[in-house]
Amino acid sequence: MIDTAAPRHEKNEVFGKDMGMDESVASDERRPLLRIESLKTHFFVDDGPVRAVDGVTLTVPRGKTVCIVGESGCGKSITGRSVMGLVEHPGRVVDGHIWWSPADGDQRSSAGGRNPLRRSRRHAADSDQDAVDLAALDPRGEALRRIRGNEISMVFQEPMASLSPMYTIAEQLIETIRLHRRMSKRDAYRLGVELLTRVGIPRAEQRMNAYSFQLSGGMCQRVMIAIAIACGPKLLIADEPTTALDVTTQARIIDLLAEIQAETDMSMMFITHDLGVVAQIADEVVVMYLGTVVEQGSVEEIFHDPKHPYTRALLASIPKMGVGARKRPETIRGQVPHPLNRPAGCPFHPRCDQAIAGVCDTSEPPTVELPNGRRVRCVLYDRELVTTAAKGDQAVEATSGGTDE
Ligand SMILES: Nc1ncnc2c1ncn2[C@@H]1O[C@H](COP(=O)(O)OP(=O)(O)OP(=O)(O)O)[C@@H](O)[C@H]1O
Repeated sequence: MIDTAAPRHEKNEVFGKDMGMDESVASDERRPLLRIESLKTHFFVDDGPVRAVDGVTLTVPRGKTVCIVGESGCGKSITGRSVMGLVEHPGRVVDGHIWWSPADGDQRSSAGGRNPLRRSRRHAADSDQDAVDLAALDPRGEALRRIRGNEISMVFQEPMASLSPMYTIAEQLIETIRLHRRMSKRDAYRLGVELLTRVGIPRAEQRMNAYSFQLSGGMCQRVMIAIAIACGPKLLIADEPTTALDVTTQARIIDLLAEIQAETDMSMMFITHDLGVVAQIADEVVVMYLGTVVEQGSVEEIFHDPKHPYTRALLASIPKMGVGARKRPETIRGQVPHPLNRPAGCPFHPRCDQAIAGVCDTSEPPTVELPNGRRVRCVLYDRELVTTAAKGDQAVEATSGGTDE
């Protein structure tokens, strides 16, 4: 349960500039580590293309944790997998860009890696020249393979399934370390023990000889985290990393990830259903609905001044502490439609209490940039469209009034 009873900021009518989905995001003083722009990842099944990710634009700043939230089937995992080049057949990235800008003054080669347990130095200004569009790379090619595991790692939901039962933890750790770093087996073993100790595994040397089935789910996830941070990635994508674990273990793993994040300055893209976890670890929050981003803002903004009706509905659906705690949480009416049955206009309009007939059910919503670089994909924040819709309503009222008389 999380405390969402804190007073919301006075809601002011902030209308901003329509950025459009194809325009680049707000220019940051420091270029973001990752900038996903109008990304589309579709699955080509017999019934037609499943538009799992359908124009996602989001940014992950350096050294920050960005949580991606949304109901099941909104495209969170496929967004993460697209970044890693791990979308399975029959899916593929069909459009958009995934700009990866690792250079930040702490220049290092993809092959070399850095000490994963040491804080990175971040001084020099970024240069645009070395941004790589991951979406343009062959998912099975050498270039993306080098970046994957070396600069970007991913931790998945099922730690048991991610580890091989055929090899010891040592073998799997050493293999990963040596795949990306030039190191003797002995040194890789030492680093492996160091990493297991770092992720809180007691008697690490002994555990090196264990097989995954001899460890608990929580221990396996710690091992997966050790493997993921082995090469000192700049970005860790964690896809529901605690869902399969009991509550106490969940909390420990979340604490561990937050600690590592703070220590090493890596960025984290954290995919979760759990808004309690979001409140705990997020710097920024990306809210996804049916393959699109409906809102991105700082964690404070999203929790205390949510703009999009879907974000508000998600927040209203979590149990509250303090004032209002006795009120039952509201459920969001209806369900997320399957991407094959995507509604026309705004995908959320059939479930939205503020939908404007003739607007939200017919045209794609604009992405509007609000002050502080906040982005919301909703017609309610587009002054021109709302005014036009209101005039249309008056015209309809006037016409129907005349007919009645
Ligand atoms: N292999 C596949 N073939 C066809 N459709 C797929 C495939 N994998 C995912 N999808 C579809 O893509 C959409 C987005 O899936 P995704 O797993 O990204 O959702 P999610 O938001 O991560 O949900 P959850 O929280 O349940 O993991 C879903 O409608 C899903 O059915």
